Amino acid sequence: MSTTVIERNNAEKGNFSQMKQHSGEAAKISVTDLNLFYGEKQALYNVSLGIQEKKVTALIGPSGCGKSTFLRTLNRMNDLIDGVKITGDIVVDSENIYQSNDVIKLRTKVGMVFQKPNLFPMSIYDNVAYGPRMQGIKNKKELNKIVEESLRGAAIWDEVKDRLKTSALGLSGGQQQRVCIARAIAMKPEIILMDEPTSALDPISTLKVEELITHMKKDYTIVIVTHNMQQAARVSDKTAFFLNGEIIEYDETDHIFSMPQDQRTKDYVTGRFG
Ligand SMILES: Nc1ncnc2c1ncn2[C@@H]1O[C@H](COP(=O)(O)OP(=O)(O)OP(=O)(O)O)[C@@H](O)[C@H]1O
Repeated sequence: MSTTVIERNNAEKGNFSQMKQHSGEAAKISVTDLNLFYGEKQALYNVSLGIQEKKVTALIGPSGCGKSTFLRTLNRMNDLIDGVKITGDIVVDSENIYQSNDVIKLRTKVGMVFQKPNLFPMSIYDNVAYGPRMQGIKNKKELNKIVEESLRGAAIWDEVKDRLKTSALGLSGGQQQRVCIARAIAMKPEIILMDEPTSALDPISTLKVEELITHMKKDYTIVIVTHNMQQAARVSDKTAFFLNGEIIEYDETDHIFSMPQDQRTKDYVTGRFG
């Protein structure tokens, strides 16, 4: 298995940092020289990394460093914001996503779970069936199967199977977040983006969602933004450390936490700033 080491000259800060990419393993998503501007303001600088299939990749870094912005580039959610300009390439399974016009297809393949549960004011069943129905699936049996499989996949079936027709908004925050994950799964995505999915949850619900993420990686490629270092260490295989819109270091999670190569990574993961 070959390992490519990309060295980047960080001229602005007058230093040199190394970013490892394990190119021998399958990259589901390849990002090359990605820059993103909100109007005049640049939020991402020459971001390059390969995200591996059926692994969990954590994005960490202090507030405002560009983690969510980067995450949203992976399913073109930033397209919805006025004045955004993006340069560089993002290739998902050999397709350059910014050269394709089929954003709906992309968002079916690359699902998303947000910071706060954002269920619709409708029943649990209808929330999960919403996407498949929009895709044209009308057959009741088929929908029942998708709803059950998705709720099982999100480890919430047993808790809701007797109340599928009741309002999803009557569930606890932690249950709602798992129904959001079920709603994402119902679209049969290959990649799931999670933007601080447990930040609004209590410790027990957080643990459940973390267990779920660990379980889900056998079927999905997961990219998660988190402010919680323990969470990144617990759930992820690879970790990218962002600072001021750049990737400072990207490596196996164990390495990032136990032997970071860059002093700034070390300072961040040991809690010296952030
Ligand atoms: N819609 C927007 N318009 C203009 N600037 C934005 C917009 N969204 C984010 N930014 C700016 O881009 C930079 C990166 O923001 P982003 O939300 O990606 O950071 P983050 O690392 O996810 O932060 P946090 O951890 O606080 O969520 C920040 O300076 C932010 O103010």
